[in-house]
Amino acid sequence: MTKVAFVTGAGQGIGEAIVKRLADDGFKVAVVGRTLSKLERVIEEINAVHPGAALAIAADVAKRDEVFAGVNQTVEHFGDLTVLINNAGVAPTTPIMEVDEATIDWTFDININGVIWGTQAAVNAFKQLNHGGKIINATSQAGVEGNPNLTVYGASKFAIRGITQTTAKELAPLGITVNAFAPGIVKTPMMFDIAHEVGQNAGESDEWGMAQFSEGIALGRLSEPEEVASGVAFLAGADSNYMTGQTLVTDGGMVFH
Ligand SMILES: NC(=O)C1=CN([C@@H]2O[C@H](COP(=O)(O)OP(=O)(O)OC[C@H]3O[C@@H](n4cnc5c(N)ncnc54)[C@H](O)[C@@H]3O)[C@@H](O)[C@H]2O)C=CC1
Ligand SMILES: CC(=O)C(C)=O
Repeated sequence: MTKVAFVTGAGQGIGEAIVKRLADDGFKVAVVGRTLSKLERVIEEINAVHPGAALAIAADVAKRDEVFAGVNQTVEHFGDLTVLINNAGVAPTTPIMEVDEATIDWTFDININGVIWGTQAAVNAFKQLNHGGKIINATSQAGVEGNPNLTVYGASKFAIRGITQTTAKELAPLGITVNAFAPGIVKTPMMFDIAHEVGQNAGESDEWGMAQFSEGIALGRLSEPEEVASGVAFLAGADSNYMTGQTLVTDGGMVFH
């Protein structure tokens, strides 16, 4: 069977590291995001090493039709789909008294609805292709333990663990596994933006902002995107075939349960 993965939010950060790692592992990869120019840079870099392995697909995960169209395009292009990774997300900083409806709607549309549309599109494709598959969702350490000032984001990431558990049980009879990955603090544009905002709000520097998030990491350093991609590669590969409904926490020891 050809290994084909559809990865959202793959134009930078963790998604970019995931598609590069999966291409190295022999996958064909649909590199999905909203901004075609960012996706094209990533696919050029992958195709230079693995000719024809990467395809750029512009889609907004908050829009169900665009996600379904992207998955259909992937199957038409590569002839299969075996793994769908709901990685795209946004992370507003929201002290509780500043939470408003627009921020909740925007965040939930992408972080929660986007995962549901991705899940539906994957199930639809797996059924048409007459085989099971793997669905992998991005949660966060902030979806395992509450983080101050991340009420909206944290709520969306706790929801992802719930969706992962419910869909794992619902989809198991179809031969589909559903798991999640929960990174800690990863050096990506998302985290640099959050650190900047936290620093500004406190009248401090970006470095100070990042240090607030770095505290309490047992391994004493931030995560590289490639370290998250290693965990995702395990979830996408055959070694995790007897695993479903689980969250793989790659947070350097921030959270112990
Ligand atoms: N960076 C970190 O420390 C952590 C990140 N995560 C999660 O990992 C995932 C990836 O995060 P990063 O790579 O750090 O973020 P990032 O912001 O660097 O990259 C995310 C990508 O998703 C894209 N995206 C956002 N909304 C989209 C939409 N509606 N449709 C399609 N694409 C969209 C963005 O344009 C961007 O290219 C997210 O779900 C995030 O919540 C979880 C824990 C920690
Ligand atoms: C962005 C994120 O997931 C954090 C701070 O845990």
